[in-house]
Amino acid sequence: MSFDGLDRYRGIVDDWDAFLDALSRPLPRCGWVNTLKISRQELFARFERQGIRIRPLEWAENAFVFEGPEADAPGRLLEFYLGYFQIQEEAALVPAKFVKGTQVLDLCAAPGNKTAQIALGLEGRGTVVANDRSYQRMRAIRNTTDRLGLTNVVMSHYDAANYPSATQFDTVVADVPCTCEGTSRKNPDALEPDDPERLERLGRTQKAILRKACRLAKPGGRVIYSTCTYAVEENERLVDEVVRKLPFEPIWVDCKVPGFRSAPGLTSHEGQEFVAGLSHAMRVWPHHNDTGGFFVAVFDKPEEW
Ligand SMILES: C[S@@+](CC[C@H](N)C(=O)[O-])C[C@H]1O[C@@H](n2cnc3c(N)ncnc32)[C@H](O)[C@@H]1O
Repeated sequence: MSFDGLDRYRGIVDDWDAFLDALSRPLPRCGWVNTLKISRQELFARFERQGIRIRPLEWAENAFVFEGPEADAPGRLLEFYLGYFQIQEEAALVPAKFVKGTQVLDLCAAPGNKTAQIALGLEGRGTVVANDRSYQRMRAIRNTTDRLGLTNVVMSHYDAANYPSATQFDTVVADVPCTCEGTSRKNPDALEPDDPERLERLGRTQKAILRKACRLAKPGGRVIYSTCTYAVEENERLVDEVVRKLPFEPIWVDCKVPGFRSAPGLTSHEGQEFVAGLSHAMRVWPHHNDTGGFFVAVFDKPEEW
């Protein structure tokens, strides 16, 4: 696999050799226990009886990594069909940690992994509105929530940038479409160069979605922006551009998660200064925790706004 396209990150990765080394290895497969249907102890005991080796994750409650051959296709296990666990990339578990309140809007929700994780975290209270622009991909959300038995998820089908402003939410999640470079350990095509026009369109979409997320958060509510790419244009530079034009001063939430290694968001790049609050954002490089690449920025809207 060629990593030439990643050269532009040499200046911002903390350990270039470890980064490339991690990218050359297959991605470990991670899952979490659906405690609505089975306890962690019972599921782990079922796995043990069948010789399925897993390693519980210290930092994320009820999450685990497959260590044996099942890692190739955990979705074929009976326990998956029974809704006893959900498969989700380890780094992608982070945004749900920052959800607050019980009314949550997930603007770009398909296939529904973060929606499901958030809905379970609400313990049956509240509502997660799972929105996606792709009708086709929305079916995957319904399959996931049905299989897991989640009853606090409703779905909507809008372009997130034009989401109706009638209701505001405690937390709005903008897990935007991106170039997905950080998923290359699972999907090597993610490192193929993108056509500049598509990148431009993508940037416009990401900005419009983040702006809308800021409008849809209640006063005192929270916005969570995430991508699975390393690209500064889709991460810090984009967030910087949007927050500078907000009619309120964002209250930044520190994204460090105990037990999960990460780097702070960049506050400058190639001579451009970004808002200082971005140091509270989180960059996850694949060698940090043997995961994919990820970016999360979280901020609150002031109460009086
Ligand atoms: C990164 S994926 C979301 C993954 C999902 N949050 C999860 O954890 O399973 C991005 C999603 O954004 C959707 N999308 C792209 N453009 C959109 C738009 N303008 N409005 C709403 N959804 C959009 C895509 O269909 C895709 O499902």
